Order: sequence, then C-alpha cells, then structure tokens
Amino acid sequence: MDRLLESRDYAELRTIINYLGIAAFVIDVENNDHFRLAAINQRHEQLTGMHHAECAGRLVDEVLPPDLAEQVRKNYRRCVRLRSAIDYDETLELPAGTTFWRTTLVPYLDPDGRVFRLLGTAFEITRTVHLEQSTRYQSAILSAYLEESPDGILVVDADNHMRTWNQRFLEIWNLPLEVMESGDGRRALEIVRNQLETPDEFTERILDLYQHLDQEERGYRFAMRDGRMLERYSRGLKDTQGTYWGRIWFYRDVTDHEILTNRLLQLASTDSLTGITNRRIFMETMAEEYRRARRYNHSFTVLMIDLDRFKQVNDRYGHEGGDAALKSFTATIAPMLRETDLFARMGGEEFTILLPETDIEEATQLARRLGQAVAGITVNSHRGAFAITVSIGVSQLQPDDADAEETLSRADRALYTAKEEGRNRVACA
Ligand SMILES: Nc1nc2c(ncn2[C@@H]2O[C@H](COP(=O)(O)OP(=O)(O)OP(=O)(O)O)[C@@H](O)[C@H]2O)c(=O)[nH]1
Repeated sequence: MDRLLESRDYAELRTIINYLGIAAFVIDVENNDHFRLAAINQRHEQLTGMHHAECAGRLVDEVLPPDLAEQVRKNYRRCVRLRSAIDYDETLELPAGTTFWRTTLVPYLDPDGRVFRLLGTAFEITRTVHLEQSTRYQSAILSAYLEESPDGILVVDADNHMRTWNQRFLEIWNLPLEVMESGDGRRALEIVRNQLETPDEFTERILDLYQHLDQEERGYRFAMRDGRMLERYSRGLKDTQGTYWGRIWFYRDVTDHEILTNRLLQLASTDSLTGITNRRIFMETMAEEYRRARRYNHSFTVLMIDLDRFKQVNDRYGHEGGDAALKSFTATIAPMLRETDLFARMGGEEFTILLPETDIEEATQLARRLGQAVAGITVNSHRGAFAITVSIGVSQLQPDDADAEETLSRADRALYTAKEEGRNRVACA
C-alpha cells in the first residue's frame, strides 16, 4: 500500500480502482487551483459517459463545464486543506438526467505532509434522494392533513403504542399533551373513558379492532357525558406489501349534525302550530299498527276529533284566537294519553288519536273524558276569553277492514253523526 501511495504509476492505480464496483477517480493536486484528472474507473465511465482515455491528464476545468468544475474544485481544496478524508453529497447533470452522489475524497500525502493526490469514490444515491424527497413530500401532505383535519386523529403502532396525533384529537378528548407525550396509553384511555356515556362498549370495540387489524370501523356513533355526540372511523395501517403497521383512528364531532338531523326529522314529522304529530306520520304509523294488529290478532281504535263551530271562533276572536284555541286544545289532550297513543293534527281543526290495544268501550270512555276536559278550557285572546267544545267519532278495527283507512273513515262518519246530533258529544261506528 505504501509503495502504491508513493507511486505515481497511474496504470497500476487505475487497475486497482477498476475492480471497485463504485465510481472512482484519481486527481493529481498541482496547486490550489490546478487539479488534474489522472484516472477514472470503468464504473465511472459507464455512469458519466466520460472516457478515461479522453480525460486522463487534463485539468478538471478542461473536462467539466465551468459551474461543475468550480463545485468540484471547492471540495478538492477542502480535502487538501484538511488533509483528511471528507464526505459530501453532490448533484451531477448527466445526459440521462439529474443524478445525486455521495462522494468520499481520500488525500495522499507525500513525506513532507503535502497532499499530492486525491482518491475519490462516489456512490450514486439518486434513488435514495428520490425516496427521501418522496418521503418528505408525503410527510408534508400528512402534516398538513393532520393539522387541518376537522377530525381528531390518532395513529397507534402495531404494539398499540400511541405514535402520532393531531391537536384536534387532544381538543376533542380534553387530553393533556403531557399524557400523550409520556406514551401512557392506559392513562389516556382512562381520561377518554371518564367522558363517555357507555365506556365499556367503547373499550370492547377498541380491543376487538386491535385484535383484527384487517377490520374497519365506519361511523360508530357514541354519546359523551357533556352532551356531545362523536363518530369514530378506524382502519388498519397496511402498506403496499400487505404489512400492518398499526391502526389509525378518526374522531368526528357530529353534535351539530345530530341536532340538525333531529330538528329536521322533528320538523318533517310534527305540526308547526301545535307541535304534535302531523298527518303524514300518523298515516304511516296507523298503517304499521294495522299490520301489527293483523299479525298478532290485536286490535286498535281511532278517534276523529273536530273542534265545534270553529269558523265562528275565528270570526269572533280572530285567527290568533283560533290558533290559541288549537294550542290549548292539544295542550289539554296530550297529557291525558298513554305513551303508546298517537295524537295527530290531520289539518285545520281536525285531529286524530290512534289507541293501540284498545277496544271501543275503553276508547269511548276516554273520548268522553277528553270531551269534558276540552269543555272546561278557557281560551284567552285579545278579543276576550271563550270556551270550546269538540265532537268525537270513535271506531275500532273490524275483521273485514281491508286497511287502516277503512277504520279511519268509519271514525270520520261517526264524527259526522256526532256533529249532526248537536256537537259536543261522542259517537261510535
Ligand atoms: N285559526 C285557525 N283556523 C283554522 C286553522 N285551520 C283551519 N281553520 C279554520 O277552521 C274553520 C273550520 O270551519 P268549518 O270546517 O266550516 O267547520 P266549523 O266552523 O268548525 O263547524 P263544525 O265543524 O260543523 O262544527 C275554518 O274557518 C278554517 O279557516 C288554523 O290553523 N288556525
């Protein structure tokens, strides 16, 4: 080796570096500005397209473009100054495109300690650099997504350790950063569980999902003790090779959505003036009750109720007085019914009550009690106080009723009879 170090025999050196599987080159140092390319190996030739025969013995300025020559000279000077091996990364524009290299320069010293030669070896790291760039790009996307996401996100590794989370996750669960940073998963779960309406169900589902990384969870909805409603989505973190790295959890606050949905459902199913069920829901429920009654050989009864001489009420006390009467009427009736009964406004001053599991006698007695209660109401309006009465038709499901509407029509006819017979009364059909 010593003999070689002292030797200026390029051919021998070149023979050795040709065996190297990586690009290698030898630079003769004349002075701080003059670096002469002494040899390049075959691998170097293959990778750069340069040829040893064409460039050996020429200054780097003569074989490289000015920018690149200056770039390499800086590194050569540094190695000469330090008199020790240095590593650096460099970018080379080759005919095949931009390439990245990790280069090592080793100085050769003469007996006076002067650097007279540099041996360079260069690994092409283009693939690694591209991978790093792609990783940086992916992680930039991931960070942006984590921080901008309206969902609270938690990533747990294959050993169930909490690895990554976003600020929103801490906010949703009121989790102190110290707890997350300490990696104390038990403590974090305890804080979470203390806020839940059904902590056991929540934990059971988590444990089950940890055991089955291939399982997804889509929109598991659960209630918080503070009234919020959350939704959870979760899936295993699987790479392109099919290896599972853990699991990602998304927590979404759906409280506003839940309130809005309930409000819309309520609006779509209730009468806006009185707040009781509307005609559409009544008809649907009655049809369902009809099927149930037929299947289990049960019965039901319907009451058809109409406020008496309501036109006169409106004429004397105005539309507002009429509205007040409708509200007093429903407020009086509703508390007198069972939870299973369905009280609905069919339109105008016409109402119905569906009484499941009730025969005509019971229903008639109830109708009379309702009629008496209504007769006792005093409605207050701007134009004075007044009393109201109702007429009620009662009908029970009959064996040959083809549908619930037949029962309802009979109740309607009974109501007509009650009106005909003088109002403020109950009639059955
Ligand atoms: N204030 C008010 N009036 C209503 C509403 N819906 C319907 N009406 C009125 O209710 C009255 C119903 O009158 P009619 O169907 O002639 O019957 P009636 O005067 O109650 O007489 P009988 O049913 O025969 O006792 C009409 O004047 C409608 O304008 C409402 O939401 N508010």
